[in-house]
Amino acid sequence: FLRLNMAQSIVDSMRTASTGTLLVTDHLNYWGGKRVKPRQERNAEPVFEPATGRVLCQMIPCGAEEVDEAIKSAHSAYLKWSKLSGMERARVMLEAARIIRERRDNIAKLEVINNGKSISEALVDIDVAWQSIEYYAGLAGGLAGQHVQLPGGAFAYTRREPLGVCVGIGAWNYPFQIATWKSAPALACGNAMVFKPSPMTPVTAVILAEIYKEAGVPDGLFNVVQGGAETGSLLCHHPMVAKVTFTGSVPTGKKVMEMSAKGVKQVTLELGGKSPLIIFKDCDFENAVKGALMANFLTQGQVCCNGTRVFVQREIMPQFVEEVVKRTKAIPIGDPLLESTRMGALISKPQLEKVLGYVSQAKKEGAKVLCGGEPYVPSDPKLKGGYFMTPCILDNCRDDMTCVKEEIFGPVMSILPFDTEEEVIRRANNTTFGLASGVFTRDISRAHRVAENLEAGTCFINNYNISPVEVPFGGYKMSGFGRENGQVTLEYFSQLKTVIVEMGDVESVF
Ligand SMILES: NC(=O)c1ccc[n+]([C@@H]2O[C@H](COP(=O)([O-])OP(=O)(O)OC[C@H]3O[C@@H](n4cnc5c(N)ncnc54)[C@H](O)[C@@H]3O)[C@@H](O)[C@H]2O)c1
Ligand SMILES: C[N+](C)(C)CCCC=O
Repeated sequence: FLRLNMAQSIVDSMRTASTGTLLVTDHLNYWGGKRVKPRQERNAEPVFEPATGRVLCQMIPCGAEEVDEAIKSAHSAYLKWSKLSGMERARVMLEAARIIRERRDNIAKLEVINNGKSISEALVDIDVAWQSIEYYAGLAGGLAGQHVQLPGGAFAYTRREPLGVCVGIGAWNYPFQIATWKSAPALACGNAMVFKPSPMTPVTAVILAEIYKEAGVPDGLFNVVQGGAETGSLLCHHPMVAKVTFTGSVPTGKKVMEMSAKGVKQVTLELGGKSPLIIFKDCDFENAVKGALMANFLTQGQVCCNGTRVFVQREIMPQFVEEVVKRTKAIPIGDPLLESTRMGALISKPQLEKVLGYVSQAKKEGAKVLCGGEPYVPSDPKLKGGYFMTPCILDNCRDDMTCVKEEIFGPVMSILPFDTEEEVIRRANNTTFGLASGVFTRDISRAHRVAENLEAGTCFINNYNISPVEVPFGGYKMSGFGRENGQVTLEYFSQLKTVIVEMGDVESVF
């Protein structure tokens, strides 16, 4: 095994790493500008490499004292960082983006080993990560208030000020990217952050912390505490925390909101989804098929905004089904570090079992499995213990089936026929979720009409699951509130102060 002591440069360490060879032994907590030894080693939990089922490292959750130290470290960095001008902050952030770009291949490799997604996808994730930092660096210098004239020569101005210490809590499907989507706008606005990655993917957030430090942020500006629900709860309750930005499931999101409400902390919730993708008969057929695959099978289907309810207009149903099944069967599954692989391993054994359970339940409720939905054992002996499955397409689906109503978070597409625009919009909106949606049609008026009527934070027209950092991303309904990416996110990481200036005498009523 390659024992990776991450205090070495990851560039050197990752060069020789391959699937099944890495052991991460260095500390995974980071505050005060350095890695911190965990205090409660007896609580260690094994973290598995999804492609092999082998133990990759131990995740040791932080307790109250450690959380407190990390938050105090963040607060002292905040006092320095928030006094810099936007342009000064931007310079440091651009350097962080440059370092990520330079080490892209190795960070992506580490992400693959921890998460199980294919290297072709992880490289895109890392690109999106540095783009996010670059984008918010570009906006940092433009943070400004307003000047307002008042009677008698008096005037007021507003200042856009940071919030203070922000907590980021992440999910396991985009570990590095989530850490940057949260930290980039937070840091651009002058805040500090304590980030808790998912306990299943603890290794890449700490690389981000090291890169920020190397780029020149003050010690403590971006910190990483490891842990699960208990550590997350300590973060949400801490009195020195001004805001919690959370990515995860709806049930956990509700708890985070409840805990944050006790301290009247601001909250951003990026939660789950069960998004509709609507394919009209006048679509560009080739693009619609590609779109349906993109909407369902990235990251082994473990994507919050996936368009898993694929509504297909009845007239084109037979040819759509034939083509989408043919291409799904051809998806290369296997070693996620191989360039040719397009589907890697699911995150964990329980997640694999849960997804396969949804397929069994779908069959019981009358769905027809057109392909996949089975555990998959690659021929490479080192992958025998990995959490692989074949991507699945379900036909004969009805809107009241469990597979159509619940977020499966695995590679399972449900196909549903429809006849009219009015009908499909009603059915598409018949969900408590509202993260994303998509429509394929050549009719430009119909495309915009459908986009207007779908109850979701994003509507993709004639594409699916692209994520430019310049545009806001977030949910309607129970998929959450607040936004990530785009200019508007600066408002979620800052607050407005109004300053009123009198130029004459005080007119007192007393
Ligand atoms: N909308 C988005 O941007 C987005 C992106 C990725 C994933 N997701 C959603 O995330 C879910 C999958 O991720 P997951 O399984 O990691 O979700 P999860 O809700 O189980 O966990 C998310 C995070 O919350 C932490 N956590 C758990 N209990 C907590 C508590 N009581 N207090 C504070 N923190 C707590 C976890 O340790 C983890 O870091 C799916 O529902 C998916 O749709 C949403
Ligand atoms: C980058 N994607 C594909 C838009 C996913 C964003 C995060 C959702 O899980």
